[in-house]
Amino acid sequence: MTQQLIYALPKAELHLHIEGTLEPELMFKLAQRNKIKIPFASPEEIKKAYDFHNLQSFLDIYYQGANVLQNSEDFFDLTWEYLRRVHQDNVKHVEIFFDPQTHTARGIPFETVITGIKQALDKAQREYKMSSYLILCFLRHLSEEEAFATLNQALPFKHWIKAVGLDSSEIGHPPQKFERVFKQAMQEGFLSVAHAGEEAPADYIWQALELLKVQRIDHGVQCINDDKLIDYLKDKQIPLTVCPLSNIKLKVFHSMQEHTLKKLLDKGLCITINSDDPAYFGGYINQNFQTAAENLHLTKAELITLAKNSFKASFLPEHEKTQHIEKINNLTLST
Ligand SMILES: Nc1ncnc2[nH]cnc12
Ligand SMILES: [Zn+2]
Repeated sequence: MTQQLIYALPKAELHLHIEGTLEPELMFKLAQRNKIKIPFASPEEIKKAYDFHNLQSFLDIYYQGANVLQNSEDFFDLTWEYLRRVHQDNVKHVEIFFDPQTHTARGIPFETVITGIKQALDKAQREYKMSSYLILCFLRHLSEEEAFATLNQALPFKHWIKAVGLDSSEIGHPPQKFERVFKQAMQEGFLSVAHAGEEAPADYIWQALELLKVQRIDHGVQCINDDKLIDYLKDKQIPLTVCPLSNIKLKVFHSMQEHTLKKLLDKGLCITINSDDPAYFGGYINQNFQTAAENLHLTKAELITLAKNSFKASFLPEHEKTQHIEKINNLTLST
């Protein structure tokens, strides 16, 4: 029943790292195609290595996996596999993160990365009528100078990129470190988001809001410890792009029953459900909805709110948001 409702709801995915959709089978295939050595003899062996105890232990494996991505065609295949997969989950709009520094640091040109991804996004628009935006993420463990260099590399492709974001190792790399880069990005016309309060305290969320002036917070679950922040997020309806399976795999919460997303929803925050790095965390968007629904006893009305929030929190123009939300309203009436 719940599964049918989750499938039936049109959804937007707003927190998705394209490099995190690299399934072991594709990693293995690309390693062979590009003659890249990986320390695994089969896709099954790759899967066995996915046992994480925190964000950093995941990132080490995630950056290593990305080494198999070499040509535009590889980025196309990666992106197309993801879009094909979430088309089956009834996803109508995606806002996808990509990490150019993971690739340019290995000598892969920015252009190679973005053209491969963009061709797949265009194909999904044509074949599935799925809309999309790209969000360029700066790696926060690298320097401000390197982030500025990446922003400059992005400028010739500005028309393909909606927003900038901030990801990678959070603790020790506060949003403040990128205040000037985000200011420059804003002047270039980009919107902005940032990972904040995934592992690090609520203060990082305040910094992302006040210094980086972000429109959304990625994760943000640590806000639960700061009542003033909760009131602020509620009053301003600043969305949190929450990723339930990711938070369990990376031990942000011990179990799904302890996840705070329902508490935040009850408090009136604009919460959305997303998959983060589905190839590594054991599920795409509908699986995230399903596991959260089962363990937190989410009602039908709450699942509908979460789907509507995904469009409300998106960067789509207002009239398109309204169209998607109307479709959900009509669907609700007929079920
Ligand atoms: N969950 C996450 N947090 C920070 N950086 C990431 N890069 C990919 N997934 C991430
Ligand atoms: Zn993320």
